Amino acid sequence: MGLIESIKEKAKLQLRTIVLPETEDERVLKAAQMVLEEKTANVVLIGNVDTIKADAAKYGANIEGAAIVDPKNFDNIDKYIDELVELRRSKNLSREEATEIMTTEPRFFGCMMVRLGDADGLVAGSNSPTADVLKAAIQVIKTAPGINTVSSTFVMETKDGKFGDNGLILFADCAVIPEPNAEQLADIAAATAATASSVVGLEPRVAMLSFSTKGSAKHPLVDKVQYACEILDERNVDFSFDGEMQADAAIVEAIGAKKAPDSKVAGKANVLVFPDLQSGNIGYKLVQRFAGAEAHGPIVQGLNKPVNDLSRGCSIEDIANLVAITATQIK
Ligand SMILES: CC(C)(COP(=O)(O)OP(=O)(O)OC[C@H]1O[C@@H](n2cnc3c(N)ncnc32)[C@H](O)[C@@H]1OP(=O)(O)O)[C@@H](O)C(=O)NCCC(=O)NCCS
Ligand SMILES: CC(=O)OP(=O)(O)O
Repeated sequence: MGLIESIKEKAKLQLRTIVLPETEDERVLKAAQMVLEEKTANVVLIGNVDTIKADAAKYGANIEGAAIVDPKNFDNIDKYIDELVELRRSKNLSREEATEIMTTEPRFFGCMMVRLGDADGLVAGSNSPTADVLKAAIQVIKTAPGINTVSSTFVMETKDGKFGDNGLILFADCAVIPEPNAEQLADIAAATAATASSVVGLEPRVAMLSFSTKGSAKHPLVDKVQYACEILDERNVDFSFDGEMQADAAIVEAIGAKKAPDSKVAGKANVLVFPDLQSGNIGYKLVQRFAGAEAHGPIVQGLNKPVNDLSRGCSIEDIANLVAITATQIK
């Protein structure tokens, strides 16, 4: 059974409730139909009931069985507004501003449903930039206890099975932190190792990527990755990691053996931590497009409850897959 099939089997058993706020997007309504047919989750669609039903009919999407919640006609809206005012008290958010956000910004409303337990998770981003989804998630859901850093990972499913574990390899961070410092890089490594194990079922071997392998180049950017490795060492983490290393040393056995002969990770990494968002985001898109790899995600890590983002270039299937992944992240 492939990765997504096994995640869907798990999701079916749990039957969680997932919010899809971007109902103006044809792909979202068609993905809702797919999720309902596959029975991987209950679906909540946010927006005006008549508009959603008319759009679904226009696009030929059967959304029977989905709950539709209209923030402009919602019994508990005062509770949601009060909660947002409280959450943003330090930013002096007024009740009027909170009302405007809750009734006009479905991603914020959907995150509040998740925060207050009216739904289990949320998937958005097919029709909005990642930053808009993340801001709603970070402001409303917040980080999990003891976690400082929200980050993300893509599970890359490459075609020929040569890299990672039978072709499965996680890339991080490709969506959240533009210029992570060394502490944040260490946090990204730890969060992605946890995702590799809990969502994908891999025993993580984490490579901290750079343009240098074990001191082959000298530069402050290399120092940062080395420092991140020292932090992981100090934290005494319970997963294998090594760095700094170049991408070829991380994933090609012969090159890993040549450039980092004593490494337990070089040549067989199944988690790649990129040094910044430029390299991470560009890297995953190149592998996706040049190598025809499936890119599942970005799976957001570090939030108190699961909210996952999509690339705006996503397919209907990508949305349905991420709904299943989100459902299985719920504790
Ligand atoms: C993630 C992102 C939206 C956060 O931006 P921001 O302006 O800091 O967001 P907010 O002001 O809403 O942040 C709310 C709070 O969360 C904190 N925060 C921001 N990013 C965080 C992170 N990664 N982890 C934990 N907390 C974070 C902020 O410091 C802020 O704290 P405060 O309320 O105590 O001041 C921003 O870093 C971003 O745009 N990232 C790139 C997204 C992107 O374009 N990706 C490329 C395509 S996938
Ligand atoms: C993750 C990502 O790159 O998202 P988008 O393509 O929507 O910017």
